[in-house]
Amino acid sequence: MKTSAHQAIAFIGGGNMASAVIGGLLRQGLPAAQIEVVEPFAEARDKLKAQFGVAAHERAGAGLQRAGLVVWAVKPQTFKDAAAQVAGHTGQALHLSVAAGIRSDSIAAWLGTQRIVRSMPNTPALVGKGMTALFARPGVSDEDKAWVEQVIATTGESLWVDAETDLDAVTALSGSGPAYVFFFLEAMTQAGIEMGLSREQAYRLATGTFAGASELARASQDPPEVLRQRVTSKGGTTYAAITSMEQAQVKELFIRALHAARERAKELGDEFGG
Ligand SMILES: NC(=O)C1=CN([C@@H]2O[C@H](COP(=O)(O)OP(=O)(O)OC[C@H]3O[C@@H](n4cnc5c(N)ncnc54)[C@H](O)[C@@H]3O)[C@@H](O)[C@H]2O)C=CC1
Ligand SMILES: O=C(O)[C@@H]1CCC=N1
Repeated sequence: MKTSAHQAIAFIGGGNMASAVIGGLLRQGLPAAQIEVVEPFAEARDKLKAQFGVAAHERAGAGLQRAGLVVWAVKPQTFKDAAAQVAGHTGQALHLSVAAGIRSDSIAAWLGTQRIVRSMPNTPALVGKGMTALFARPGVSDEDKAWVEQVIATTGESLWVDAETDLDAVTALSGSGPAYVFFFLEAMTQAGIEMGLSREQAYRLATGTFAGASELARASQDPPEVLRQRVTSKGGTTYAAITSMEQAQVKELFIRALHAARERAKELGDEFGG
């Protein structure tokens, strides 16, 4: 990654998402000495030190002053408390939140700055295949936006949304999305086992099918329903399976599930953003 005057990066919260971003930054050549983490749990701190060789502190201290970017990777429920502990310790940093639901208005009020980008990543970031949506508060400079893009690029792809409320939809779709894929993987693997395959065989076939179908969809100009039709021979096996799913209204239920996730994202903002 390119050198930059404000390259030191601090993470508030050192769990799953922080680890995904830290891993990406180190893979791209950011020195571990340029990263520090505030993480209250000793076990999590030990893991960060062992896995990444980064400094991890129990609480915010003077070291945070040198961070040009502060990444907020705490749970929505703990953001406000964490902000109260950290606010006085950061300098004129740019702030990047990955928390679901918590609105930038709340973050701005807690931190006393407008220099905030909100994001919604997902866990494939751990293997450099993340999808992240970004929203910048008015007043965030193009330079800051470019810096955030550069940081997030170490974990996969990103796109900007213009309306902050769209982040709730993004959370429901791609933030939570890997869990839906894993849910289908569980079901396909179980079905394979029930039909006589070994767990290993079934899981390998299921994961390879997801990866291959996703690649095909991305490479193709055709919409997914056309790709699906190409698999569905008349009177064949796919037809039997899709008919069974249509009768059970699987698609409608699935869409409803995403609406529930979006509602929950809104609620998180209301409950924990005050
Ligand atoms: N896990 C996922 O798939 C995704 C999570 N997110 C968001 O990322 C955020 C973090 O989620 P995860 O990394 O999964 O959670 P996590 O539980 O793995 O990590 C959160 C960390 O924050 C630490 N923490 C608690 N209080 C703190 C404080 N006062 N100061 C500093 N650190 C504190 C916890 O000890 C924990 O290690 C959440 O807001 C979530 O909405 C966003 C996209 C995807
Ligand atoms: O379930 C959650 O609330 C977080 C946000 C997106 C994925 N995990």
